[in-house]
Amino acid sequence: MQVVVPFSATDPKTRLADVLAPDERREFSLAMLEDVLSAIRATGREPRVLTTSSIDVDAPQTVDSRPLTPAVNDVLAEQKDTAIVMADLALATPDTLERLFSTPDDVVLAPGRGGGTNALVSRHPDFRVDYHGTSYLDHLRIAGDVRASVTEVDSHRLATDVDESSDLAEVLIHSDGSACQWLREAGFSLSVTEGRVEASRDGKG
Ligand SMILES: Nc1nc2c(ncn2[C@@H]2O[C@H](COP(=O)(O)OP(=O)(O)OP(=O)(O)O)[C@@H](O)[C@H]2O)c(=O)[nH]1
Ligand SMILES: C[C@H](OP(=O)(O)O)C(=O)O
Repeated sequence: MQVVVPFSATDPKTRLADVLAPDERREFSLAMLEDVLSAIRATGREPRVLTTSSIDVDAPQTVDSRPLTPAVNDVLAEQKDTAIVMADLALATPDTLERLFSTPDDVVLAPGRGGGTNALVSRHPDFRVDYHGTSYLDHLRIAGDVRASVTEVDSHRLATDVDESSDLAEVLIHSDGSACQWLREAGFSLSVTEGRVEASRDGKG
């Protein structure tokens, strides 16, 4: 099975712009990518990064500047036994990824909170992706259209993609990898405001 990690290199994580400057978003995205690549490697597989432009990373990379969906669909068309794991899964562990990779079905989906598809395995030659919006529901429909059998992997860690500032607390709580270290060095820590846990910067709630 090939394992491919899509990565947006140019202006990543725009939904974190309220708390991170453009350079910081790039650095933090690369730290999350490192965590995801390490977790995949620890399952015994060698990941390949599918990036919008060339990046400094210790892994094979393919540059494809097209939007996510056509870039991933070309990968699926090349080889039917493929896993796609998003680069913003800072909580991913080897165990959770192994559960995804070793679930035997034509299509295995790890949904994200909010309806996205954070990771998937396709072993069906005709399955294709349609990312953004409620892509999880779209992927169930597409699998049905090509008569592929589907299993969902129910995992808090794989469901937690880091998109918005409220997701940063999850990284500080559940990870000790590069992304967590990057946040701590940038001055983020956990705080509790009116009973709600948040990641706040330099002690500012
Ligand atoms: N190769 C490739 N990867 C992408 C592209 N857009 C997003 N990604 C990656 O796909 C995953 C999910 O990305 P999103 O959270 O939807 O988008 P994002 O650009 O990281 O963040 P936002 O700007 O906040 O939407 C992450 O691993 C991104 O790095 C793209 O156009 N091409
Ligand atoms: C790629 C996209 O990610 P989201 O925009 O949901 O974070 C999706 O999962 O369809």
